[in-house]
Amino acid sequence: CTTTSHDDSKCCRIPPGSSGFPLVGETLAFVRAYSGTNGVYDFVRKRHLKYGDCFRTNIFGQTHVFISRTNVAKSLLGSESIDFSKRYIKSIGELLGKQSMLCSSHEHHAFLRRHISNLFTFDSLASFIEHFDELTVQILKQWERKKHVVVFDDAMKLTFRAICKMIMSLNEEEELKRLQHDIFLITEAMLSFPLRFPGTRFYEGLQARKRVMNALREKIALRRKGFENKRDFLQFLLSADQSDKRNGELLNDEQILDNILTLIIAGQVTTASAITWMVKYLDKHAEVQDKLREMQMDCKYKNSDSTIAPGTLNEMQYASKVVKETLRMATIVSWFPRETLKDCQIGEYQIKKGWIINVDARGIHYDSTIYNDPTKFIPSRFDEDPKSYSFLAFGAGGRTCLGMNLAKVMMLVFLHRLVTTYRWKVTDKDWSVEKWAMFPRLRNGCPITVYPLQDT
Ligand code: HEM
Repeated sequence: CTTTSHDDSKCCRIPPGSSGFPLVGETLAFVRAYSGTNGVYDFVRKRHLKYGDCFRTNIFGQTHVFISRTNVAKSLLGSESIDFSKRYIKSIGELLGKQSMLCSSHEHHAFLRRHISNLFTFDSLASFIEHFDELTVQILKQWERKKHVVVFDDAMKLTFRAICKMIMSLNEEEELKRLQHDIFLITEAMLSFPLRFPGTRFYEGLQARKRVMNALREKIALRRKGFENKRDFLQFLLSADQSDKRNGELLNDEQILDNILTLIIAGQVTTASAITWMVKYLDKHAEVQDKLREMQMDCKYKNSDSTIAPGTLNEMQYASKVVKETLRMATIVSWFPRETLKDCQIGEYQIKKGWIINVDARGIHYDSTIYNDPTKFIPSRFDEDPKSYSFLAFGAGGRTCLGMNLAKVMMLVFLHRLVTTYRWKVTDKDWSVEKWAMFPRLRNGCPITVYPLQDT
């Protein structure tokens, strides 16, 4: 048994680790890792090496336990046990909004998730694929002229535009630029100190949130007056709002607004980072890139004038394994925090009410008893399905990533178009990651030079 209510504390001990210095605990080491180019996970990795797959630390006055065991992942995430609740940083909650699904409590979360997941139907995914493919082809065409490209910058533009189009049919260039800049300010503010005076990152983030909310409110007003009628997520949420007033279970405007912002923020940087890592790994592993290109060239959608049909993606099996292996190695969300609501026992350890248990997904993805040669990029390892709870790129259980299929589609379509159009060379081989980033991403954004296939 991995998580049980704790009724006999004598039988077990607390996890190994250090509480650090009085008052500050190990906060300074944590902050140092965040502001370093190895990334914040370095803090966890070092302690994992020292203490093993379950250790305790103290950060910002709070006891944290990091654990990289699949059976614990299963019992904590699998059933979203009522003994644990999702933990989030208060300032992030303020930037995303009280109604954001990412920060909501257990019951409220179930209500929001039920509504929002209705948006991710097969039909909406199918029309998304077509649009994303067109956008990708457009952006890759520009690369031919530019020759030198920073992958992350264009991946951010691509994922942002695709998600905004799907949610609210945004196409207008100026409006997109303004919104992308404001979303950037909000994301930047997420890990800053919550100081609320002009000039601080947090303040600028809050101001940007106000502008985004105002713009979205105007959009809703136009839709309600019937001036705009589109087939997108926003329209769906509003029409459900109109037609189904009887069961009293509808999303109000604040819930719609906060969750539109949440979807953009949860989807843009994560997917853009994953795309960037994919380009980087494939540059390093020419044999994988060559094999992949050969397979994708056989695909009938190798010409940019025929759009990829949804069913075809299922046929891109090796490409799907490249996507999975990228997600395993990059582990964009390194750990999942959950707050313990009562004393309990995890494995052989005693856990106290109020402690934060972090399921260490990256630790699981790099565990050599689960994945052979875990530091090597080997897509064919996914010829067989991974063992239960050993692939956690999108989390698991009741909080599994809602945009999982969307993200996979974006990565697959991008990959297909890239390898059937260009060869590329990464021009700056540095593997440092961005300081203070919410998700691990390459600091240099992965600059490449591209060579059109017809020239090589
Ligand atoms: C490669 C890209 C992505 C990765 C690696 C990723 C990863 C994750 C992970 C690990 C979680 C669960 C966190 C936890 O349990 O604490 C999550 C949640 C979530 N993701 Fe993603 N995500 C990606 C793309 C997207 C996209 C494209 C969208 C939507 C446009 C999205 C929307 C969400 C939402 C709404 C949640 C919260 C779900 C809930 O709490 O019920 N994600 N994501």
